[in-house]
Amino acid sequence: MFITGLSGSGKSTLAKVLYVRFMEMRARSVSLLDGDIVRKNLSSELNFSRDHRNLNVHRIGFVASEITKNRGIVICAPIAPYGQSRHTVREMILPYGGFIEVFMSTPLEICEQRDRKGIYAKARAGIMKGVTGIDDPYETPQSPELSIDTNQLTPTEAAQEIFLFLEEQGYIR
Ligand SMILES: Nc1ncnc2c1ncn2[C@@H]1O[C@H](COP(=O)(O)OS(=O)(=O)O)[C@@H](OP(=O)(O)O)[C@H]1O
Ligand SMILES: Nc1ncnc2c1ncn2[C@@H]1O[C@H](COP(=O)(O)OP(=O)(O)O)[C@@H](O)[C@H]1O
Repeated sequence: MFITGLSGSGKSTLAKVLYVRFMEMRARSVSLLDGDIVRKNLSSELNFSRDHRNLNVHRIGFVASEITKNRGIVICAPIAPYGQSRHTVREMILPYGGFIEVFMSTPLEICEQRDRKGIYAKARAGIMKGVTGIDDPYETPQSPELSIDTNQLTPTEAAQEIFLFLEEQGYIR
């Protein structure tokens, strides 16, 4: 499961709800590669340039592919702003298992209102450069398996929609 979207779009919140629900199923091991956690533990030397973002996402893809190879469930939740790198991750996973891209389509203005980390305010004030959605690109996914707008759905409803999809596709019973 690869959750992509702007900062504040609800990636971590959804990822955590899914993580708990998968754990409760007690069927397979469950791993969570949240953007912040990966940045701290795996990509601490990287910045937010295009090359470094792509390298960060590639590392996530590699770890996720190893987990998938070993029959684990893995939930990834980086911004992953570039379509090409998301596609690369898809190609890395598919030989070993299913790949589900979830696009958090929460509008930028809502993410900006939330601004839990204050990055949008800093970007608007010109204090911070290269913030995704403001002066750095976010390439909207063209054919994600699912789109979730957290302005319309609570975290529980969003998770429910994903589990319905997994049932329909035969991933879970
Ligand atoms: N310039 C810039 N642009 C966007 N975001 C920034 C930036 N600098 C720091 N942050 C904070 O870093 C979090 C995103 O890191 P990611 O590793 O998920 O990004 S990426 O996939 O490598 O593009 C992201 O956290 P989330 O809010 O959890 O998405 C931001 O709070
Ligand atoms: N479905 C939702 N409905 C309402 N608010 C949400 C929802 N999901 C997340 N939020 C709120 O939005 C903010 C950002 O969520 P977060 O999961 O940290 O986003 P991201 O990981 O994409 O940066 C948090 O304050 C969170 O409580």
